[in-house]
Amino acid sequence: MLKIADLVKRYGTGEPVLKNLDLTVEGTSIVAVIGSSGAGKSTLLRCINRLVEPTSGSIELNGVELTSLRGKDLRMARRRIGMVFQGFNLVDRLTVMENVQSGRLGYISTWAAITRRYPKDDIARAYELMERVGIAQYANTRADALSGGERQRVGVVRALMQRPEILLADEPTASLDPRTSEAIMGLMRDLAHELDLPIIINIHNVTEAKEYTDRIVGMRYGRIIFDDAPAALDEDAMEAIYAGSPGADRAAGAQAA
Ligand SMILES: Nc1ncnc2c1ncn2[C@@H]1O[C@H](COP(=O)(O)OP(=O)(O)OP(=O)(O)O)[C@@H](O)[C@H]1O
Repeated sequence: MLKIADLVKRYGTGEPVLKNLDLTVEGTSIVAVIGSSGAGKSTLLRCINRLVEPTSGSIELNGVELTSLRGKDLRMARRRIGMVFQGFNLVDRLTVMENVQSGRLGYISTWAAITRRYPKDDIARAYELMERVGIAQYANTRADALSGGERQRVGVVRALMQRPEILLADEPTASLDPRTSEAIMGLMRDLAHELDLPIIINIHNVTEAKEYTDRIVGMRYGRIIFDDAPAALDEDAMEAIYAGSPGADRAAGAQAA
């Protein structure tokens, strides 16, 4: 369980970007975080894996307080948090298998990684996951030869190789065409349920958020102002989340699509 309580993030001396935010994600659920540009969605995700230092408050993952961890303890905790990125963050000149195995860095010795002598179990697990997401045939192909959708599947498998306790996805479909985007969202939803894995997705496309997630968290000016099932995201809720903001047109466009 992820339990965030009273989380505040202030960059420098400015206004807080996250304002006393509370959020609990339990069990197997895929949660979309929506909101206009600047609402604080990325900051929230980055506070969870400590890419951004929270100013105050608590973030607990399965009983471990993450905000106070340093050094080795922080590195260990980060392994338990998988990340999927908008730009995939693959190493282009490496093969799919090598990229996927980089999810095990920190678990295996540096020597094993450099010489690509991956443990048998890791290879078996990689094939299992690559088969599951439909990229096993590309195991020995360079990452830069793949399409966007295939590259994001590599990104997902790499994150799953960590055997994470939670998966955070920061606009994972924003660089993809609509059909591929839907396929990746469907895949993540299915994986959340199959692997018993909570997933938090920062997403601009409200239509996809409604279709592929179990719960929608709407942010505005650093606060959560909506937290409910997708079906409850009606026009009033959309207005409250987006009215008058630069994200309004984009979200409305996505809804109409
Ligand atoms: N490193 C930083 N230093 C200073 N201010 C920052 C930094 N990162 C983000 N901010 C500010 O914090 C606020 C929230 O940004 P954040 O990226 O979390 O919003 P967001 O909801 O993810 O937006 P978007 O949808 O555009 O990605 C914005 O006003 C942004 O300018």
